[in-house]
Amino acid sequence: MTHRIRVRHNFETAHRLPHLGGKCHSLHGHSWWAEVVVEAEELSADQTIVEFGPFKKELRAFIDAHLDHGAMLGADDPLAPLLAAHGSKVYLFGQAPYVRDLPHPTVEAVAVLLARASEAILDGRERAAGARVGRVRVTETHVNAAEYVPGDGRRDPSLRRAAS
Ligand SMILES: Nc1nc2c(c(=O)[nH]1)N=C([C@H](O)[C@H](O)COP(=O)(O)OP(=O)(O)OP(=O)(O)O)CN2
Repeated sequence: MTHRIRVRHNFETAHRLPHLGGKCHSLHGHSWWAEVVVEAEELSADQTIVEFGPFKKELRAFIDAHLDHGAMLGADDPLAPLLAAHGSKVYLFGQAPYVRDLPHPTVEAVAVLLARASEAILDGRERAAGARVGRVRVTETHVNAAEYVPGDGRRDPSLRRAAS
């Protein structure tokens, strides 16, 4: 049997995808939604997978600190230093800790980012044995979304506690 909990958060963030061409080349914003599912085969002694409050607080803190009202760009994007020099928050895909291997801020890559950040948050909390991120869904528009189901690579120690 598998138990699951689900938490959501939203963020207002720009991105652009010059490598795809077309209109995604232009810097544009979305009202993103992230939904993180945490699952475990057995509940902990307090009958939870992980307590909602502290888990959500840390997830929201990560999203608000790094993504909300900022821009997600590729590390080689010439707009990145310009925006940063003018006080914009910039999260660099291809460079920031959870996304060094993901050079472009597609909705799929954002789902991986939030799965890895959630996994690190989970690692630092009281939780049921074997509790893990089961799925992350990221919505960038009413009609575009990506889902990521982490595989065995999720426990890569180099990705742990990179949130702070
Ligand atoms: N697989 C992916 N494809 C695209 C992504 C992505 O992240 N992953 N991103 C984009 C653009 O960022 C764009 O914001 C969305 O493009 P698109 O759906 O083509 O544009 P609209 O939202 O305007 O589409 P509607 O016609 O209004 O549905 C492109 N592709």
